Amino acid sequence: MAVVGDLALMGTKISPNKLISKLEKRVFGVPVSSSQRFSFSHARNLEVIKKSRIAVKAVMQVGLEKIQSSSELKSLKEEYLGFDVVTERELKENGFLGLRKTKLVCTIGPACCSLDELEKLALAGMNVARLNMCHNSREWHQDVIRKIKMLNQEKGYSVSVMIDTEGNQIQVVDHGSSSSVKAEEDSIWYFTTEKFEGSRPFTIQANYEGFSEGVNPGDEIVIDGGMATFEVTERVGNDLRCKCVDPGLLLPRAKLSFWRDDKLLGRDCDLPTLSPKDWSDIVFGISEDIDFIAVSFVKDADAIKHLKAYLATKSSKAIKVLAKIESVESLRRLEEIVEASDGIMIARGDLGVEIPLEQIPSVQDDITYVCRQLNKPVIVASQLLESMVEFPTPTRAEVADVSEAVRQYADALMLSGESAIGSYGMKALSVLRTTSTRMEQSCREENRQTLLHQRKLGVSLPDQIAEQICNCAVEMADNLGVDAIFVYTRHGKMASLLSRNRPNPPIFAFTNDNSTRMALNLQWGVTPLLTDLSDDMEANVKKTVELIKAKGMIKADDAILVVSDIIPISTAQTIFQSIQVMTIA
Ligand SMILES: Nc1ncnc2c1ncn2[C@@H]1O[C@H](COP(=O)(O)OP(=O)(O)O)[C@@H](O)[C@H]1O
Ligand SMILES: C=C(OP(=O)(O)O)C(=O)O
Ligand SMILES: [K+]
Ligand SMILES: [Mg+2]
Repeated sequence: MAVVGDLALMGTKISPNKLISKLEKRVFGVPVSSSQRFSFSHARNLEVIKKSRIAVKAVMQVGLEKIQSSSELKSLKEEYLGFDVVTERELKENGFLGLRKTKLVCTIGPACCSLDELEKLALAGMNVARLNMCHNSREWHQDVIRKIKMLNQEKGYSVSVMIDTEGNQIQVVDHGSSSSVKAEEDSIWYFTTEKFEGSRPFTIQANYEGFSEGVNPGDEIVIDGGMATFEVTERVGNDLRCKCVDPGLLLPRAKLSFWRDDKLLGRDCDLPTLSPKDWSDIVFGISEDIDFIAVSFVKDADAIKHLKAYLATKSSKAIKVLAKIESVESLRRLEEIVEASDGIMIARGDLGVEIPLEQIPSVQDDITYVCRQLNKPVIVASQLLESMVEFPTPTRAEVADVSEAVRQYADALMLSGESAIGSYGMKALSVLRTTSTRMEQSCREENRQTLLHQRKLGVSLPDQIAEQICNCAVEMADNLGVDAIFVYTRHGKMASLLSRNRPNPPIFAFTNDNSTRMALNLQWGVTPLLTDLSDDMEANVKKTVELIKAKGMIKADDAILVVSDIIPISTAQTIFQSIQVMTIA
């Protein structure tokens, strides 16, 4: 119990449990989570403790006796401004305009799961860590999540955690070997649902009994969107005998699609979007205090609505639900899915199995457009820098693909195998960072955001006002060339409406809700900051400006545009929604 040891040195005598319960009551005002308890009691030295969260900071600065005076506690809490170490450093080095707008998601796998590697990714700009529940054990995932939480709490990072469900993927086959197998032209292969150990020559195991339903001789099986193609020559019960008509490679867990007369065969299966394993992973995720759930193979809005309703009853914090667009069905129902979810992932890996590859760029364009219209963050995922799984530099085409996603104003870019199993994960992350920063600069110079035409979203009058204020605020901010936009937001709505307009200056979103802060990590151009907010808007502005000024981040003559809509808790008070421009004295 190192913290307690240090406190003892400072002359305070208190047991760890008493200390934590005092912190709970007096500092956080909410129960301390088990991982916070863990980091308090395992913080090794004073420096670490000083960098960690407000509670410990408070204890170290004034000692426990003084904390008992509530006015001091109050002022300490008010002085706290939740900058994460990476943003603070970036700001000091590059100034307001140098802050990267495009957010970065990294898939965590065996190549980057040590505390050290995770910290390196965090330092290099990872905003969200993604855990793909298709792979590895529950214990492994728990260990990674706890390490990330520990880095956030002890070392001042702010990395959100996303789990990605396995889903009911009916179209996966395996040839039993851990490496790839070549399929030669005219070779005869057998696709079976029979379960057996190891591999049999020319035999491929399908993961789902009904995989061949509705498939006839003459139909084609396309592997991984074109790695190899087979023609079905005969049905044998549920199994299929096939001839290779386009030779190529079969990878482990290859994905397949069925085609007839150059059209994809619809695979109407009645399996639910969320399998029993997915539900158990979700329960696990809630207990580990994760921030996002990405739902694989979404078919319509129902599964998303169902999950959101479930989360509302099971979790006190607002876990955000992202729908992965990776099937033809999800494309058909794009708008209703976007509307129902808290964000979208364009999962180009599986999408490329279901639609011809040449359609992916325009589909990506359509999805990012719909997401911005409906004000939902969007992640562009899969194969952004695929060659970097093996090689230390990307191809020119990959850099062009990343740049195009940034030019489309996607909120976030995602690494998959590049970070999870690749030898050059850190380098891949740095390519994303430098490429997006460069393209963001060109977009500012071209002033591309003026081309955006926003659909009206608000229904109630306060919502309409909020939306109009944010649209106008961004226009003003760009025309005036202000240095930063400040927004005060409890649930992140105003911050996202500002982000939707893709302003030139960075958006600092002050919130008193940690789940809002972690959710905003996915939103383009937003730097979320956790701080205490009161109903007194003037006081909030004054306090945050003073604090940022004290950190040397703003200086005299800097101009700041301030947007607020703190709806007072008491309904008797007037709703206060405003734009102000202030020049720092
Ligand atoms: N938690 C993990 N444990 C082991 N390997 C993983 C893990 N996450 C991802 N990988 C590896 O990284 C590759 C790329 O990740 P991803 O794109 O998320 O999965 P997939 O290829 O299954 O769609 C996977 O094929 C898998 O080999
Ligand atoms: C991101 C994707 O999903 P997964 O990696 O889970 O297949 C994808 O298909 O592109
Ligand atoms: K998945
Ligand atoms: Mg997928």
